[in-house]
Amino acid sequence: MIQVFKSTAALSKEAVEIFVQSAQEAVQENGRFTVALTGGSSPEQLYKLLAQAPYRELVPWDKTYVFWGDERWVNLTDDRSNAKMAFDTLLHHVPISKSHIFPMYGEQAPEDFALVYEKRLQNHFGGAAPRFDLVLLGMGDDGHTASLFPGTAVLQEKEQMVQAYYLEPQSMYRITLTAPCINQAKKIVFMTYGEKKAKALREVLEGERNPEQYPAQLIQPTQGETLWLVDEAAASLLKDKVSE
Ligand SMILES: O=C1O[C@H](COP(=O)(O)O)[C@@H](O)[C@H](O)[C@H]1O
Repeated sequence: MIQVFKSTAALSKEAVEIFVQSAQEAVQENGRFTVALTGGSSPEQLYKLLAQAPYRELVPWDKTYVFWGDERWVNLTDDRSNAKMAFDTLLHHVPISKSHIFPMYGEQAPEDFALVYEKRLQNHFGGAAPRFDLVLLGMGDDGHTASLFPGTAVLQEKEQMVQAYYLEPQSMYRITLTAPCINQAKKIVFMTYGEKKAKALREVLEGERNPEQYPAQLIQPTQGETLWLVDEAAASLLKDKVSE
């Protein structure tokens, strides 16, 4: 489903309400809430809202477990780190235990850490397939999501849940949940805004199937639901949309 908002503030408010509702429902059903956060600029407002009243008090933080959908392989103090942004805007401001937070970065080589992170997911989900209650995602102007970039081998991955690889055009390692991992989530929410995303959004949602070029097309949950929260600028080239 695609929902179109007049402003990023309205879009972020909807995202925060979905976050709170998912957390409360998951805790009611299973006693805990497991979320994968996204990086980039799109979730910043959402994280800031979540860190404030009234939302801060509505999330059962003591039963919340935070993973990431992807990461730039940089130190956690580096401004390019997706985890740093989430700590600065949200996680340092809410009563969540450090033992519930799993940043995608470690001392090992990135490929070795990907195996460690996969193991961490296995442990968390009791050996079963990782089924996040909520996965938050953004989409780049080029149609990438998480660190699933156009033309990369990770797009073909069918077995591994986590992969690290060197992204030549950015001269850095990336680590990411793979599409098969993300697609097992109960709920997937994309946040996408700005005119620069309009073409990719149209191709991803209404274009021919071409995930090599528009990797966000790979996100099709097996049992869960996908929601696209977009603003009018990003939605300007879409034919089918529901305006809020
Ligand atoms: O590289 C990344 O970019 C995407 C999109 O970022 P945005 O700034 O356009 O919102 C993001 O979803 C991903 O987590 C990040 O690593």
